[in-house]
Amino acid sequence: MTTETGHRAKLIDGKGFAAGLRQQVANRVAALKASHGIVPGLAVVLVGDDPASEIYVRNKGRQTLEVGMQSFEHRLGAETSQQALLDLVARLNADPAVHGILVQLPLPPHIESAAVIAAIDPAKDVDGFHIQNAGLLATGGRGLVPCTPLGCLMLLKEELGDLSGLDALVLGRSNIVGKPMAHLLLAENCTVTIAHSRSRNLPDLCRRADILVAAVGRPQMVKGDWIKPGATVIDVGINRLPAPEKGQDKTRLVGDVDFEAASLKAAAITPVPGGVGPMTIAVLLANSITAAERQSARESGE
Ligand SMILES: Nc1nc2c(c(=O)[nH]1)N[C@@H](CN(C=O)c1ccc(C(=O)N[C@@H](CCC(=O)O)C(=O)O)cc1)CN2
Repeated sequence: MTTETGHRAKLIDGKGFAAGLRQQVANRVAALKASHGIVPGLAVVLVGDDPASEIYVRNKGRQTLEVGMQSFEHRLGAETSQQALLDLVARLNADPAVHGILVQLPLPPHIESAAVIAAIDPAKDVDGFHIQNAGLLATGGRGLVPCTPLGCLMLLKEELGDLSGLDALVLGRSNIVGKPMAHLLLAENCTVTIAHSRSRNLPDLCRRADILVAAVGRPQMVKGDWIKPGATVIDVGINRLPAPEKGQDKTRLVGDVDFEAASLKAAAITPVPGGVGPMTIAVLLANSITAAERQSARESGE
């Protein structure tokens, strides 16, 4: 489908960009081994049997090994107590072979995610969710930055170059994506608005945005006529919808943006799948080598 003028947005290739980023990580891993004899290690903890989390954790383990790092996978039953999980985090904090720790979310409902995140050594918090890292991001310090928003920023800078002065709308206010995304865009001198499901005049807010980052978790909520002509659209949503046309019980992935309609207005847009998703794991690997480099520099007094 095209408009009368035949305009269609450029596709932002997150999958391709992520492959390039993983190659850069592999080079940094090799350099750290050569210079300090250190093999960076990433520990990933999965509690329970959520099928999507299972796939993400498996992919994290595989890609960790592919870039030359050590992978430590910890799979715990859904009935694991919060204390048992905190004990494991304490052991990983103390383990010198582990430079990065990630606890896969969501956790089962009886475990308080905030307590678990707070227990992770901020220097090993490669998810960037610890309050110390969140505070550093908010105040312009040098911490570890949440993977998905950092991946979105990388794609935006690759696409647009300097972001100074652009109007950015972040749709969604989660601690994992919306809030850190807003801080990253602010640090790039954008004029940032954070909107959410209770915001009034959402379509009008979106129509003002040169950059629209959609992270609300509602399938195809952002309509085509909400997009400013020529905008850059970053779709963080990963929603699975039934797809009976593909067969019984089959599903398809859609984002938070009506991709077809938005493509007729935007200058550039991330697809789902193949846009932001692959960046999340590539940035996790980048954060892990960054954490290992900083820990090794601190230990050797560099
Ligand atoms: N501790 C964390 N938990 C979760 C995070 C996180 O960053 N840290 N993010 C998400 C899940 N996630 C990684 O953990 C993740 C999501 C999506 C993808 C991805 O590659 N998506 C593909 C489609 C995959 C599919 O077919 O389902 C894409 O969009 O192309 C990677 C990682 C929640 N939990």
